[in-house]
Amino acid sequence: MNEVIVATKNAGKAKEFVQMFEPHGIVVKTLIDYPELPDVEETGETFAENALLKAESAARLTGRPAIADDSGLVIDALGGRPGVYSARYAGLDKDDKANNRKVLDEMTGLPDEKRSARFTCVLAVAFPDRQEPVIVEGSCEGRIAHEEQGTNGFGYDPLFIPDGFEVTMAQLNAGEKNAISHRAAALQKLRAVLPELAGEPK
Ligand SMILES: O=P(O)(O)OP(=O)(O)OP(=O)(O)OC[C@H]1O[C@@H](n2cnc3c(O)ncnc32)[C@H](O)[C@@H]1O
Ligand SMILES: [Mg+2]
Repeated sequence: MNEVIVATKNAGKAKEFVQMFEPHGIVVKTLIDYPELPDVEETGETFAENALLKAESAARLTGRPAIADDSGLVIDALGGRPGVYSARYAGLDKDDKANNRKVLDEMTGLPDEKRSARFTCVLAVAFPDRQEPVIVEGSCEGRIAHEEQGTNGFGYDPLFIPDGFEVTMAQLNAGEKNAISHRAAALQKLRAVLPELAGEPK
């Protein structure tokens, strides 16, 4: 069985990795399957630093290659915020509702042309031996809606209108999101190392 470890505890991300790997016959294990592994403090100042911290910790503790995802929403009018702090923007870690409300409050009154934003995803692959880690990045351009719309996806999806669409990411179905998302774009760049990653579990 081909299997990869994705070092995330975010159920929304986990679901998308399963959807993207499944057609290739690759089974995804996440940290939700390894509840005994300790939390990694995301002390980095960039997506890449945090992705690497998470991937290296998982590879070390499982003894297997691991992928980690550090991602977020970068809003031009807010000087790039919430950025690396996307998960904890409103203070309480992982409160999607509060995060979305804070973004909308901060952007009150801004017209569409001043609401440009992008989702960014950095994927890091770390290996348990001395092999150098691999880091790739994908992004998805769009703009911030004036109110939350849609219930699919997770996080900031109800606020994000991808370029070329008039609906939010949360109004797209899984297949539509995975065709254009920052996560899919980054994963596409990892194709070269996938055979190494999805080896037989030892
Ligand atoms: O660190 P892990 O365990 O992977 O889970 P996390 O939720 O803490 O993940 P991050 O540290 O990478 O924080 C990213 C945040 O950015 C947001 N985000 C990332 N990708 C997103 C997407 O596809 N759609 C909507 N919001 C997204 C969402 O709020 C996430 O909590
Ligand atoms: Mg996190």
